[in-house]
Amino acid sequence: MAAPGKLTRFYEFGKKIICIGRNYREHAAELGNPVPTEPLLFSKPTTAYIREGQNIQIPRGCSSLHHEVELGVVIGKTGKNIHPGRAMNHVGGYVLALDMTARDLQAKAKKKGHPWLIAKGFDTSCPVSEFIPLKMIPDPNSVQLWLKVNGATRQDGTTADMIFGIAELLSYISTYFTLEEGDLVLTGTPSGVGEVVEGDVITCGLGNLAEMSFSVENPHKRDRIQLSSVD
Ligand SMILES: O=C([O-])CC(=O)C(=O)O
Ligand SMILES: [Mg+2]
Repeated sequence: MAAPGKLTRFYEFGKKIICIGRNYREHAAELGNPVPTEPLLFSKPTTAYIREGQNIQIPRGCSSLHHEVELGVVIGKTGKNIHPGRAMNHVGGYVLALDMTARDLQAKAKKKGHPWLIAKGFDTSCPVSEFIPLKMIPDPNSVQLWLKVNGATRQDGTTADMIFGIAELLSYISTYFTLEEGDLVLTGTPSGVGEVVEGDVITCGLGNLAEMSFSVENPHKRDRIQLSSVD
């Protein structure tokens, strides 16, 4: 097992993805959701990961795909029941991440009290940047997160506005799920989430430390044409 801080430039992704919802007051408010009193957790399958060069694919049945830019924390040391005071020792580095969300499918699931798995975990729903070593982000609780769609700013926030900080989140998560080396924790999105459509280009960044771009495509267009030709 790599000691925390020993992870280097290159990092092999592929471990589990735990996500935090509603960790910024303004984002909870913009979707009409209550501010949580304890962290709200959900997960994405590992097949959700994509890297630059691959496209975000609108999932079947989704007509409102939303962008959410987030700071991703990469676990560098396995732990269970991690004390908040020691939680930062388990951080191996960071990534810039997108928590792509089929907002209409999520709304339907919420109404029925069903899980968000499809809305949050479809293939390509977790674009990630290159690995960002620990030393590049001395204070992860105070970094700028920004996102543009076709060059126009949509999100511009700071991790200083997180309701639950990174140490508290890792401690909370690890009481239920062993955090393993290589796992990724998405820490929630600031306000400004919104829709993207086929052909849009999302560019986002972590201050000027990291930047990445992804195009949006609709692989189900042909299905729609075939369906409508049957009508
Ligand atoms: O708005 C949501 O779907 C919850 C979430 O993922 C976030 O707050 O980052
Ligand atoms: Mg999110």
